[in-house]
Amino acid sequence: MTILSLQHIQKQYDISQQNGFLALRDVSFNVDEGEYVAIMGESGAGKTTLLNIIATLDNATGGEIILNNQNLKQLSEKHAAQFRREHLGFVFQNFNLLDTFNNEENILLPLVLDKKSVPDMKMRLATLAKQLEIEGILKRFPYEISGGQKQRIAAARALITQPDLLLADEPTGALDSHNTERLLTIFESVNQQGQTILMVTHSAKAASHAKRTLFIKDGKIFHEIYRGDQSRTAYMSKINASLEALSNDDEEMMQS
Ligand SMILES: Nc1ncnc2c1ncn2[C@@H]1O[C@H](COP(=O)(O)OP(=O)(O)OP(=O)(O)O)[C@@H](O)[C@H]1O
Repeated sequence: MTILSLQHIQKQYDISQQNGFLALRDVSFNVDEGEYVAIMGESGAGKTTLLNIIATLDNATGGEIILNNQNLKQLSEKHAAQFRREHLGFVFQNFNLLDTFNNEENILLPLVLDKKSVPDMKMRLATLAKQLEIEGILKRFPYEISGGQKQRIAAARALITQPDLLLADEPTGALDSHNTERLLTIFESVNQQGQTILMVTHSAKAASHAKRTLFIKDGKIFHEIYRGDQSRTAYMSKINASLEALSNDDEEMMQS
């Protein structure tokens, strides 16, 4: 079943000005329930713009986007906030944890906002804390833990609402290689349990954990590849070859 559908999405910044900038020209793709999709492209290609539009944090200036049967254009600002809380989870490069709350409170915050029952919250937290190996740091504050631990707390916060779609923007960008591998393993296992994931990344290693990679260039989808039953190493080589072709404008290679 399709969970996210983008049809001819366009984003023009500074639309009222003569020198308005077209960050997204014509982006169309679907994401099915249970998929794990990576989005790659050079700096300035439009990846974050695209993610912000899917996240209902920004509006497209053209095209249609349907998430979980909801046309995002028809959401008022107030309903967009509720829709985000109910349907989306976010993981960012810089964690975005609140230093005034301890780690457990950071994770539970979305459930508190949704007025969920305390036993329900504790049960979900216990399961996630075990899976993400954060049980020992729940009572500490974000400023008392490492970057890798912060990102696992942020992942728990994103997953605790059981979102229809997990959106991640460069989630491994601030992590060392050990913690990158740990987070990617967590993403892969929650995906195997059914979590749909859309992740923007510059890292071929991170993308090689996903099942499909979309390459964006000049505000358009240029190419896409599927992992299929390839090994991660073989798939990563394909991703790197695609990135090289992308930067060399090699359309022939892209079609092969
Ligand atoms: N608020 C804005 N106003 C005007 N132009 C913007 C705005 N935000 C982004 N842009 C431009 O839109 C284009 C796409 O930006 P975006 O941040 O989506 O790229 P990106 O692919 O995520 O880049 P990076 O990998 O460096 O994060 C860039 O040329 C950028 O300068």
